[in-house]
Amino acid sequence: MNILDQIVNDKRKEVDLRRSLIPTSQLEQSVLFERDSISLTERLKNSDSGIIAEHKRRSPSKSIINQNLNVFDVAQGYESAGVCGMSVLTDGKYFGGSMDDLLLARASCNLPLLRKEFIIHTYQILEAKAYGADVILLIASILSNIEIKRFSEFAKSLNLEVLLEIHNEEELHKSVMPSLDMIGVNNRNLKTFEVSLETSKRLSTLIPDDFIKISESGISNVSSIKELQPYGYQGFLIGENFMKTDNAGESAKSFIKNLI
Ligand SMILES: O=C(O)c1ccccc1NCC(=O)[C@H](O)[C@H](O)COP(=O)(O)O
Repeated sequence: MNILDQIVNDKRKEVDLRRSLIPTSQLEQSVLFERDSISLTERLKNSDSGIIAEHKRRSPSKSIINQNLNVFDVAQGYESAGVCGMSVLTDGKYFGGSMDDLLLARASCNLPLLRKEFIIHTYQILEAKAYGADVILLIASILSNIEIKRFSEFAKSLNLEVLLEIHNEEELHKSVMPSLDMIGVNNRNLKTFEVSLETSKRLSTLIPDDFIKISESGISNVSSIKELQPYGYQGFLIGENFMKTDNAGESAKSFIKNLI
């Protein structure tokens, strides 16, 4: 069993447990359920940098990245750095994240927030809305075409934007549909952890122009972004490169200064 299969197996158990503890009616009563979403696609269209900065404590590929930063400061730092949006990993077992991280990020900034999660059930989309997210991630490799359609349409009905993540042509072809807003190419093979920007370059021409293109993972310098921009990428998801420093916000700020 590869790591992705393991994560999804655990996620199914976790979601069953969460559903048995907190009913959907309770999620729908959250004050955040009524707030207007902030559009990440609009911010990306109007940005010179396109940076989406991630809060990431640890990961299966790198183990511990940084356990010392607090999400409140990181979100404020990213906002004053001028990023377009923030990605918050909410998985606990493999990434050390939580729904509280999302809530704290929401309380501390006005950035569009992406709930970075392995979504396998509509319940997690309701949670995303109730805890202040603006965008959800759907990972094509763990979902069927029917699930992608159902989940993305459900997210749109809650005014959430949808980022679909792909790794290859097959995943792209099974997933393209009007209920998506952004298509992200993950440069990290989630089964082997190999990282290559060539994945973004190779898939760029196959992604229809109706979607904002985002390149995800393994971006650690400005020259990588300069290399990817001519391929039509308007968004760049960066985690470890900022989070491995003592001050993720300052690190994002100097990165963006060098980029624009
Ligand atoms: O990062 C991992 O090791 C990982 C392993 C298995 C599934 C997902 C994983 N990462 C999620 C992400 O997509 C990244 O956190 C995100 O793109 C940022 O990547 P990076 O800039 O390389 O930290």
